[in-house]
Amino acid sequence: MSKQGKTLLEVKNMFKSFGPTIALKDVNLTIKRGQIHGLVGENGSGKSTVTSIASGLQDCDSGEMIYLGKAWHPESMIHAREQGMSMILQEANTISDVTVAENLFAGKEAEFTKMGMVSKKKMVQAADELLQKFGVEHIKGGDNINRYSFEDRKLIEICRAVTDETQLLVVDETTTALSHIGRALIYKLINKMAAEGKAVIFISHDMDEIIEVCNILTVLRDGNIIGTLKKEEMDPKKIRYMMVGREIGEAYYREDYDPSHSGEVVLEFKNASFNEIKNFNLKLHKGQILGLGGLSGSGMRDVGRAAFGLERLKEGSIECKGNPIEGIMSAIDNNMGYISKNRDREALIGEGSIRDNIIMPSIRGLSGKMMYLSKKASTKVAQHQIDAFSIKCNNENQYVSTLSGGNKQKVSFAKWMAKDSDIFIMDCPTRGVDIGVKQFMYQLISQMKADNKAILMISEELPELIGMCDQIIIMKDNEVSANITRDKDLKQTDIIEYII
Ligand SMILES: Nc1ncnc2c1ncn2[C@@H]1O[C@H](COP(=O)(O)OP(=O)(O)OP(=O)(O)O)[C@@H](O)[C@H]1O
Repeated sequence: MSKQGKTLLEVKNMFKSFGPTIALKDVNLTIKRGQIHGLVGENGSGKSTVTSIASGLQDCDSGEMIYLGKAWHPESMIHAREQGMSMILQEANTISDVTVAENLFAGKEAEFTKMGMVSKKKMVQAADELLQKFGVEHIKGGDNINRYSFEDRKLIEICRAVTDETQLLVVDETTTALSHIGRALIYKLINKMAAEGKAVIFISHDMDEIIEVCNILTVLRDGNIIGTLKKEEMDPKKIRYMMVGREIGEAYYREDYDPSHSGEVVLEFKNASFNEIKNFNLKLHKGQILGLGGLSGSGMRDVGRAAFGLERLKEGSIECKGNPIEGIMSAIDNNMGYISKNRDREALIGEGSIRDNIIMPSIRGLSGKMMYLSKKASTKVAQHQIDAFSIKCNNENQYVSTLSGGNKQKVSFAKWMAKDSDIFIMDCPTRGVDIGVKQFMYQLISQMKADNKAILMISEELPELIGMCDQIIIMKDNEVSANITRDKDLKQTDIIEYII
């Protein structure tokens, strides 16, 4: 008899608080076999909390869970994984400074141990086989994980999380962290799981993706379940309304099609060679939004890092208003800001307060000549950004590590707004933020252009590039493959051929 449609996980009357924050209020959720069950809601609505409780990362305050027909009290994520329930976290979850194989088999070393000795050779061999099975041959089991990008590390996490025994997989806002190849891989994987009578909980802020991928959808708002929609009921307007509790306009991006800007160059790459990129030239002007698109490994991300002084130049130069960029300090001194895609490792101090993170780039300015940092002044700056970005928190003293993923991204964006930089390097600026805040960020970027600021926007999201940029440079295999000017008739299909 087919297993499809049978209940796999039931969450009943679940409550969870963190101090004064009530993250879940009487949540009830049923996941059935064959479902790719979407979970949507604004940043901080409780999506990660409910799924991480089910997957053994933390406990609930009260409530009941039934998994595979039995009461479910996972002791840890490893225990849950052994019982067939795995979660791919929104944040990076690999161990640095060890091999890919050691990451893949963390906690399973006994499988490769003989006479008390772990056979690294066997572990690497098994890792390579596992990676091959998932179709990610470019990652090697014996390599140190540090040499792999953020996107590749996410692929490693997927290979670690999913086994033949996995019955329920939670994918928490993972697709925006993945390259195109990674996305294709995960879509294939989850469709296969659903077809085999397993189930997936899929969390994403990309409405088109959710509607395309999921066959059922539950909406959360402020820790409450608002409703569940079948595939035929999934209308973007309706979903947005359920998420936010009010009508939200569809106008996201710039409405003008005028690509003009000042002739003044503020950032210039002159025959710059770094990493795998050779003789790279680029000019960013005042009042310009310049897009950099391509696949994740195309080199576009390296250009952003080099612009902010994070890559060592082998040849040529990078200049900001005529001054050489030779490291992060020279970038900051030239009033540049950088929103990294890798927010946990490069953008935020988790064990720092929201206030400390927000004022970090502005400390010199706030301290004044006396080098005295007034708490009152820094709190005012932080509070202004918390309000502007609707950062969901108790107050400005809350540690960033305790914020939801999207709210962390808002802090990462807001700290450069607080400094009032002139030049912004934005790598995936809207990663993980909900539709309302995305809309706000795009308005802010448009306003920056109007204020004659310069923006280098790096993104794999073609609609975002088409919607916002004056000029789009496409990169492929570490070279420029196209240079496209803003036009109202520009479509994704006009660009894709230059990407792949
Ligand atoms: N360890 C913690 N300490 C304090 N508050 C927390 C902690 N973990 C989560 N929260 C709070 O619980 C609420 C729900 O967070 P959760 O991560 O579940 O949201 P989410 O819907 O997954 O959001 P996002 O879309 O941004 O990922 C948020 O207000 C968050 O700040």
